[in-house]
Amino acid sequence: MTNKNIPTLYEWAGGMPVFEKLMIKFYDKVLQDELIGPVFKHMSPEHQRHVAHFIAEVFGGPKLYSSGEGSHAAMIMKHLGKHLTEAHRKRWVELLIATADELDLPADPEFRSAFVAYIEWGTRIAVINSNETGVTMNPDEPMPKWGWGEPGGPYQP
Ligand code: HEM
Repeated sequence: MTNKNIPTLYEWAGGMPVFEKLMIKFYDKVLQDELIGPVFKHMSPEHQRHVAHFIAEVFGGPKLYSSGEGSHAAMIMKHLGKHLTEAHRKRWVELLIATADELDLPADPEFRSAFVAYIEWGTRIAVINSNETGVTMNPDEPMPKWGWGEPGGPYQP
């Protein structure tokens, strides 16, 4: 915890098993989807785990992605030239939120506000980068960090 009184988004969500389950179930849906399934048909067998570790790290979890699996720059590179559209992005977001609901991720306003804000931000960046063929990026660019945003902390009844 960065602040003793305020859990990270990672902790509030329930830790790594929650992120891993979320991504396994999410990509099951993605692969069956007629619009975005084909985009992922060549994805690596580690894809789900890597995306889980990436998002968990952004949300304040352990540095599993950046310490062995990739980096922020490597993640950006994976999207280059994929020519994603707004329709792809919207479906990706819709399926991820549906999966979060099915798996009972925290549904409080504060958590979902932060979660959706990150997903909107990250997916819009993915679409922009996917329509580039090369980006000049510092290979040591730090991983993004996401916090609670304007609500400032978890829901308190
Ligand atoms: C918050 C948003 C996103 C994050 C954090 C994210 C994260 C990642 C990461 C970490 C990888 C590399 C996986 C690995 O190392 O195996 C990756 C690859 C990829 N992502 Fe994303 N992504 C996002 C949005 C999207 C969207 C909206 C799409 C398309 C609708 C997309 C399509 C892809 C594809 C096609 C790959 C390459 C898969 C492969 O061939 O192995 N991503 N993404």
